Amino acid sequence: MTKMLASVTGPEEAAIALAAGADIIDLKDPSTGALGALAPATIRETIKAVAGRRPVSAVCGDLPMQPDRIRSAAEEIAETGVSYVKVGFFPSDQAEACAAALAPLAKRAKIIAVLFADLSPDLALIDVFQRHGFNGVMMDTANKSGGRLLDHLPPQYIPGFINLAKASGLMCGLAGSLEAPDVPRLLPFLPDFLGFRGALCGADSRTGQIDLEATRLIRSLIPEEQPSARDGQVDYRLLAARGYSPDSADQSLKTNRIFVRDFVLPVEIGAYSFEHGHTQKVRFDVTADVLRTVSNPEDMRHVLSYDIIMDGIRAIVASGHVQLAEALAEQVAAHVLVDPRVVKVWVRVEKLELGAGGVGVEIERVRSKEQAAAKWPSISDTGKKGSSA
Ligand SMILES: O=C[C@H](O)COP(=O)(O)O
Repeated sequence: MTKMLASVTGPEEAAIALAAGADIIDLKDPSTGALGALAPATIRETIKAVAGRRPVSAVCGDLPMQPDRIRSAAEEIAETGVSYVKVGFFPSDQAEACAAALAPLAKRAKIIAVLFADLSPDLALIDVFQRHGFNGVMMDTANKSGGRLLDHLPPQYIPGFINLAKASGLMCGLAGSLEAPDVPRLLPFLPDFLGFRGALCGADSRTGQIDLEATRLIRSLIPEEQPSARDGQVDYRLLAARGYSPDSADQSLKTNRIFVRDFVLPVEIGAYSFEHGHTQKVRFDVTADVLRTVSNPEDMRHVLSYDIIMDGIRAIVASGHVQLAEALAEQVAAHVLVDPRVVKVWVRVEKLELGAGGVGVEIERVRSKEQAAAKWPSISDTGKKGSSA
């Protein structure tokens, strides 16, 4: 299950994050940078207040990539007794040397390397982190006013990062000015955790104080280990992850029809040899009948986002050459049907460069038991080309 990491500034905010149900209490000073460090005394005080109810992580600061400096800062943070020490890896020819300098500490402390999607991250470092005994790696953003994670690392590239981290046995996380609508888009990629600061501060900026209601909203978007009885509502994402169908949905609410129209992407597609080695424009039209689970939808928990359809198409397309429009349409339909609220889907795939108009296929599929049992992250195994932002 994906966990929720909440970045807080000390014991007071940690209490709010705990009350909202955050899984990891992350300590940082957002007023001094993306990974602004807090004083060791504040970290100790927070660990004491959290009292083992949740793991606590802390950052070492936005430090220059100097091996000795990084090592001593990480050692100082580790000495406070945190569960995880987060270390930022900014672009530098010293990055590998910094990772090597942390190897002795990694034998006695859990180190999480932080890469930055807006600074052309070097994914080859993931292997280096693994070799030096790190515990995890996360993708964040450095410039907090420069866009969200998905602006810098589009959905089709997320599997590239996550698959590399998981193949190296590293825990992996995603963060970077994430907002509520980003959560259902990122969950299908199965990150080990999603990290938040700005979104927890409600109307305030990320340097303000975290807000209980805003933190609860984010928490409610991430399925918890136990089925959420909160609000008396069924947690369909959790059910999906476990392969159940929403038999308990109130059928009287009927369905909504959501759609994505005229979504055109360059795609490597075709059975002819002249169609290999380059892309051609393909238009996707997708319509889905989605069970309504509440009569008054209020937030992202209550809807199937059309972003998830577009993200899925992007990830499927990024996974490589496909011979047939029919095969592409089936993959898209299967992806949409993974959400158990979807009862029927229509997919049209049109190759736009082979004739006067479009040529292609339109299919209609209903959710079968097999699709209901399919794992939620249907797009986590695709996007093999995605290696950098
Ligand atoms: O570790 C996660 C970060 O604190 C995320 O901060 P942000 O949501 O303001 O980018």
